[in-house]
Amino acid sequence: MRILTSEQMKTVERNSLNYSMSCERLMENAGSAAAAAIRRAADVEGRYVTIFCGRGNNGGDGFVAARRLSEAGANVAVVLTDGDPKTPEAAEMLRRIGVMDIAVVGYGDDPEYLTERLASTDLLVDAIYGTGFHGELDGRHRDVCRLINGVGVRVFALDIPSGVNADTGEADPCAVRAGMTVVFDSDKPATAMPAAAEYCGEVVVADIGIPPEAHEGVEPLFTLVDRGWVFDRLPRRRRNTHKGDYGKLLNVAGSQRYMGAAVLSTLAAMRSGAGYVTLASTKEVCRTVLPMLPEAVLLPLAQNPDGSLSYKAMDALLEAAERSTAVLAGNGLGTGPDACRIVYELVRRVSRPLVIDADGINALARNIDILKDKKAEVILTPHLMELSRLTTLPLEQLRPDPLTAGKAFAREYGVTVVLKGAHTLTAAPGERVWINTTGNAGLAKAGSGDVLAGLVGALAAQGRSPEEAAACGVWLHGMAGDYAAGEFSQYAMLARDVIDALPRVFADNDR
Ligand SMILES: NC(=O)C1=CN([C@@H]2O[C@H](COP(=O)(O)OP(=O)(O)OC[C@H]3O[C@@H](n4cnc5c(N)ncnc54)[C@H](O)[C@@H]3O)[C@@H](O)[C@H]2O)[C@H](O)CC1
Ligand SMILES: [K+]
Repeated sequence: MRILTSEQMKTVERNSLNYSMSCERLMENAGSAAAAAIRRAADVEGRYVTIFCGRGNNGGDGFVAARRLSEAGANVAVVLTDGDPKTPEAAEMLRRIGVMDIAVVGYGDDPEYLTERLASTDLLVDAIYGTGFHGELDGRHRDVCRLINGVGVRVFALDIPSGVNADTGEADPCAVRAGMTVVFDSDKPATAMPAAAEYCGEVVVADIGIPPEAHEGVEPLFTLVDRGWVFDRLPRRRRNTHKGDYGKLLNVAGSQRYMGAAVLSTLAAMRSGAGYVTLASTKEVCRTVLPMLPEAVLLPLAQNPDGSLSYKAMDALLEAAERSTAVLAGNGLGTGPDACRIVYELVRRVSRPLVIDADGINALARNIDILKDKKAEVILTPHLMELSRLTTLPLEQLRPDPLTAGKAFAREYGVTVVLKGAHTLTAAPGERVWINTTGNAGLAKAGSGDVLAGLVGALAAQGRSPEEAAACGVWLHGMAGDYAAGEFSQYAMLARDVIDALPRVFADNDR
């Protein structure tokens, strides 16, 4: 699947003009391809089709689709949501339907006609906004979109449902909810995000005749992470190798209050191929969890009276870190002053890839500039609340669009950020983003993040790049979560069931 941003689509469109393509031809192709896709999905002959068209090129595609559907025997009406087209190509396409038996009305010009028309409409086409949309719908278009969503017939969206930002997936609360979205040439980031299915419905990619050469040099910034992508990147197990060949993960985790986090993250790492996993924690945690982690190396260290790891352990931690191939820090560490100082020192001094989760993220949020002193590659795995602490942006702003803030954070601090949520996105410092396709709401439970952190840490320890460790870890975690939900239900599944499902996920890798 090729995913292109709106900016990249513009580049590809521009490039195609060098290959005897014209904007008008592309619009003709797009509208025709949309009409063909609609005809494959629904019988249009003799049916009433109402097409809502905006002023931009998306509206132009809508005019072409109107002509094609009319030629196919549909009774077509076009509603101009915002007056006359503002691009010459769209204006030309509107002119071409003038000679046909197609009613064209302005939204608001004749409310009675529109009410009657919608009452007899069999299917709707949304050609109001395409990739040019950003921000919020204005009052008028909120009304239009509400009207469309309220008709109760199948809605076909052209390129992207109106009200959805193609690059971020952010959806206006009133955005069009389509049964099918016909995307032109390539998926857009938003149409590839699983959570956007609520707005996009089924997504169909239509070829609009952009020559392959026009895509040259346009490297997709978004990658859909699926089974094939992950299994291609998992570390190979070769004959004549030993445990030292598969990495050593140092897991700095746990405190008296949060022993489970240390157990879950260590177990998940051990189930993910790492040659050695060392749990560095307080003496008490190590003594208690020993029976649960017979395969782990335990590094019992000094503790504070409150049962958290003491800063006195710092030298031992740094030594152990240098003997490792990756370090994971933060799960169940607590948020006291020593825990924070330990995290800062690890960031400043560790030269191995460093995965920071949970309390490690909370520590960073209090002293974010420490990230500028990092010595190694850093992967952060925040959920929305942690992202809010890291960026100091309010939750209400992040919820509809965590990606923009996550990308900006990754860029500013030069770190890989795993944005945990309904569909987890991984953003790397260089603008690239990985969209995950696995997982379910049963993973929204305590302990789940510890499992993910262990997985990502283990893959980093085995030499995967930060973004591959993160994106593969997220997919494996989601897949194991899907198995666990299948067996135990989303209600009853626990984080440990996710770990228990990991062997089956890896066993599916027949390569
Ligand atoms: N790129 C291609 O290869 C092709 C694209 N086609 C179609 O064109 C649209 C993109 O068209 P564009 O004219 O750039 O924008 P839109 O039609 O999506 O938007 C119209 C207009 O609306 C303005 N706008 C944006 N946000 C808002 C807002 N919140 N409120 C009010 N107005 C807003 C914006 O400035 C735009 O000018 C693409 O999706 C395809 O459908 C071609 O036809 C085929 C080739
Ligand atoms: K649209």
